[in-house]
Amino acid sequence: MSKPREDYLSWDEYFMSIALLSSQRSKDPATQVGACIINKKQRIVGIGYNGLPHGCSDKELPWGKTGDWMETKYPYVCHAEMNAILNKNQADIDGGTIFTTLYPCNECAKLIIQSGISKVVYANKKPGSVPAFDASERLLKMAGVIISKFDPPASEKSLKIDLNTGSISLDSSQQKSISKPNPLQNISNDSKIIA
Ligand SMILES: Nc1nc(=O)n([C@H]2C[C@H](O)[C@@H](COP(=O)(O)O)O2)cc1CO
Ligand SMILES: [Zn+2]
Repeated sequence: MSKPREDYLSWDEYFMSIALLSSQRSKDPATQVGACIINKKQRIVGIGYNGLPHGCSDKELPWGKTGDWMETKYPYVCHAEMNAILNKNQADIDGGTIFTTLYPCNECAKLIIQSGISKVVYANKKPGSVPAFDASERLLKMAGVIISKFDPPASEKSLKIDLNTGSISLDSSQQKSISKPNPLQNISNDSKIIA
């Protein structure tokens, strides 16, 4: 016990884990997204997940994806990145980084740029060319925001939180299991992506 623990979370793993954990607050039945903003000093200054605006009932507004636009979730839901930016506890987040479990759309890209965030680390991206992501990339690149894909650990690493006992375990193995599906990596591109 004289040596420090070696099997711990790296900074990026830590912030992405917090984004992932936050996504579990989302009531969106199809896609749960989480975001975590850190400032230049690596301090967490904002967290968010996708959900309806304050005071808007989760039960009264629709969560569907197709049909009459007014009866889908798209006009109503606030994106995780937007919520993380609006929830920030520090006025100046210039030079900060946003960790997001899903690539930001063009509307969130505008908020990211205007808030002064200079780096985006994302875990997953919908496959193919999606206008909202293409426009987002165009804006972010033009504004000089660094876009970086989250670098997953070389070996399998998983966190298990037991809310019944209040315990947590960080399991690492030397080999990556290829049979285990990652739901976040199988996000389909079926839905129209509007802010
Ligand atoms: N970067 C993002 N942050 C988000 O919070 N979202 C949210 C908005 C919707 O609630 C959901 C995407 O809807 P869909 O993929 O199930 O149809 O994820 C979506 C994206 C992707 O643009
Ligand atoms: Zn967005």
